[in-house]
Amino acid sequence: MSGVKKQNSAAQAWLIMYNVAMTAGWSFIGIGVVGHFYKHGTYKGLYDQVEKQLLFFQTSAILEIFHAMFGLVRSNVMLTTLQVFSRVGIVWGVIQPVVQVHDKEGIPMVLIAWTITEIIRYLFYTFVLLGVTPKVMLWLRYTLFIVLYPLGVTGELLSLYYSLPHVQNSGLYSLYLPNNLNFSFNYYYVLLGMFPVYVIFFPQLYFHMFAQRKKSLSPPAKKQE
Ligand SMILES: CCCCCCCCCCCCC[C@@H](O)CC(=O)SCCNC(=O)CCNC(=O)[C@H](O)C(C)(C)COP(=O)(O)OP(=O)(O)OC[C@H]1O[C@@H](n2cnc3c(N)ncnc32)[C@H](O)[C@@H]1OP(=O)(O)O
Repeated sequence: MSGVKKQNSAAQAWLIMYNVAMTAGWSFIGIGVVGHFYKHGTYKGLYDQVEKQLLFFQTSAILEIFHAMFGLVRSNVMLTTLQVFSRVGIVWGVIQPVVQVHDKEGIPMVLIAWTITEIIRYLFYTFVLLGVTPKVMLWLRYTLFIVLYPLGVTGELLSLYYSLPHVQNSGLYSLYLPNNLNFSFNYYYVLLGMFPVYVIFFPQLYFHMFAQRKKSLSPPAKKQE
């Protein structure tokens, strides 16, 4: 049975609509990525090609925190929040405002990792809700993360790393003394602080997915005769 907690038909209909829209959105991004490589043979210019769609569909994933919080699905609230905010933070707090990151190698890494993951994940949820779960989808959902998670994290950290000198030089989102509020804030140090945060929390998400994999792909135990 699906992870939708109570079989409330309005919740079920909403989740089907959400998953179908997200599958379509990420497929649109995927087509943009493949089309860009096919046409230009380089990742330069790739971000600008998919920026609007990426901002929209990645931000929409915030709804998943509410799905988990209000019991529409059985996802872990803390892990879902970490997962969603790491990406929303990278997209809105690093990649979008720091144009110098757009043509760096972190971009194709995150786009490939996120796009493949999300097309499969949302398609998988849709199938589960419709009561049909092709074995191949189950296997892909709980196997591809083994390589896509490290690829995505590497791309996210590379993007963070490349943004640092530009954030420091431009004073992006920072407030320096003296000022009327007598308060200072340095965004550069917030971004620096994200590296240890990733080191602490990424293993939790990664090993959680291995536990989910074991639960979902292990054959059911044979009944004792
Ligand atoms: C400002 C604060 C900033 C904090 C920053 C902190 C940074 C920390 C470091 C984080 C590193 C993240 C790196 C990452 O961004 C890189 C990548 O993602 S690369 C790509 C690879 N990624 C993945 O494969 C992960 C994909 N994500 C997930 O799978 C989930 O988000 C995750 C939270 C990891 C898993 O959560 P959980 O196991 O709890 O949930 P499930 O999805 O398995 O679902 C549980 C049950 O609920 C059902 N469900 C869930 N959602 C839906 C839905 N939309 N529709 C229908 N049903 C749904 C699901 O089927 C399960 O059902 P059941 O229990 O019956 O199996």
